[in-house]
Amino acid sequence: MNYDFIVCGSGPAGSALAGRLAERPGVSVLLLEAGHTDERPTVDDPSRWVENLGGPAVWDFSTEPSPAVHDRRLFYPMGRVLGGGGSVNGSTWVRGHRDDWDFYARETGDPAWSHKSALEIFDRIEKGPLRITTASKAHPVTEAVLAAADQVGLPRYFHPNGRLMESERGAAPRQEIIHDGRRLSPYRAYVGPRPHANLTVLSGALVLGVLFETIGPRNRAIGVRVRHHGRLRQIYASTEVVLSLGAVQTPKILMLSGVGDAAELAACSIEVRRHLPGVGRNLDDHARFPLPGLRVLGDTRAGCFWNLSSDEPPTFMEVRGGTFHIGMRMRDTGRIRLASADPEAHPLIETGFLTNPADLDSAFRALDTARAIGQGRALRPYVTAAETEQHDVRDTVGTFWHPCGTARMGLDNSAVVDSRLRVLGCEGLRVADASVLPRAPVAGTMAPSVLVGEQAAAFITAEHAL
Ligand SMILES: Cc1cc2nc3c(=O)[nH]c(=O)nc-3n(C[C@H](O)[C@H](O)[C@H](O)COP(=O)(O)OP(=O)(O)OC[C@H]3O[C@@H](n4cnc5c(N)ncnc54)[C@H](O)[C@@H]3O)c2cc1C
Repeated sequence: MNYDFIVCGSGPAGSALAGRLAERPGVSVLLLEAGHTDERPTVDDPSRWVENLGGPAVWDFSTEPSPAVHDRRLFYPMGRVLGGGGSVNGSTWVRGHRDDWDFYARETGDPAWSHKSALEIFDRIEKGPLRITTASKAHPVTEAVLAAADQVGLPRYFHPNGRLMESERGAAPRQEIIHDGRRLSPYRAYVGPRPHANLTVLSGALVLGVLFETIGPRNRAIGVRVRHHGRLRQIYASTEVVLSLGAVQTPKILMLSGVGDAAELAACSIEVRRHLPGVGRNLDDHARFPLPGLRVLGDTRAGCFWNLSSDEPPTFMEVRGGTFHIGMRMRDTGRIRLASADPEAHPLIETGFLTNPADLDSAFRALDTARAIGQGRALRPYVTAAETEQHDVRDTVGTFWHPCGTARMGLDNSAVVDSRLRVLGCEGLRVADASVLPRAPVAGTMAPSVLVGEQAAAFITAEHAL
């Protein structure tokens, strides 16, 4: 089988890329996905997203034990279904802060990643294929959170994606990928149940590695090895292979294909094609800290943000399942490593959560702010005291499921892709997903991932004059 382009992974980035490429007439695109159908009630109904965790629509990863989290293994689920994380996530749409985008532009030396450029692309995305809705302000508990946040100095905005993402702090009703009460995932929006005739979607197809041909000193990606319905297959791409497997599995497949740190590959008896020591490093995720002692009666659709442009780690807060949850970028990053050369083996995940003592202090300060909001006058009718056991954040920290940065763009020795998302030293191979972001944005990572997919489509279209 031969296609012009093979896109591996149908998450927000892969779907945006495959959908856009297939708009070009005469271009054949194959979208590969290990997971299966997204026609599931827990995907359709955005309020049931938590039910996906631990079920068949997610990869049930867990992290390596670390003394910083009292040697616990943190549950680290990622979407494994058509649509990837966009099918199982909490639906919130946050574009990222002005400083995030300008940081990416500085790191890459490419204005294509600037805030100004990102705003133009988001405007295009949000006018269709995606439709973003703003949660109703008439919702009483949402209104109470916004009022309580205002009382502690977080001014109220109409939604989180305008001026708030150019400010230091604020609160707003959430924006979400929900249309007529149903989840409109990036997969559904860009690929849909009836994709373009030149786009083939193969679900249940586990990508095992990238196939290369060697021409003198050059490596050129020519296809992928796949396990589909128990059968091993090789599928070829005449123009490019793109990895959009998410920030946990894109580095894993790169390493299995011989692209990574030479010493680590050798330790797993993998032949080195290209020494790129940055593959799998720089895992940047938001740690999640539940606030003990307070329970919210009823759901709320507000988001609170602070330290968006300061020396303290940027912080956001949401109420999920009656609990206030803080999300915070950490000062230290983690990494993804191979457990072995077996493509079916889960990778080893080290998060770096709370390994830097300054992050512990920041977490306490953030919990104090969250508590002040929770105890605000406006929230009194909706908040009750909950039993508090002795509380140690090292026992309760988890992931907010926003891994980024493990195949990052950049100009230095630890960069994995250039600013046009081409894997360094490998022809015909790009990465387009959350792995390329040099650091986690201030809050959710779905919107930035869709933007990465759009960027990849624009770069590829221009480069190959499609
Ligand atoms: C539980 C949860 C809640 C979240 N909530 C939010 C939220 O409310 N708002 C927000 O902004 N962000 C949220 N996120 C994060 C957001 O969903 C991700 O940042 C986003 O999905 C990343 O997109 P991606 O394209 O990089 O990769 P992914 O979405 O991870 O997609 C990668 C795809 O590749 C497939 N794949 C991986 N390996 C292979 C292989 N070897 N072969 C074939 N296919 C493979 C996977 O099955 C998956 O479908 C959440 C994530 C999770 C898991």
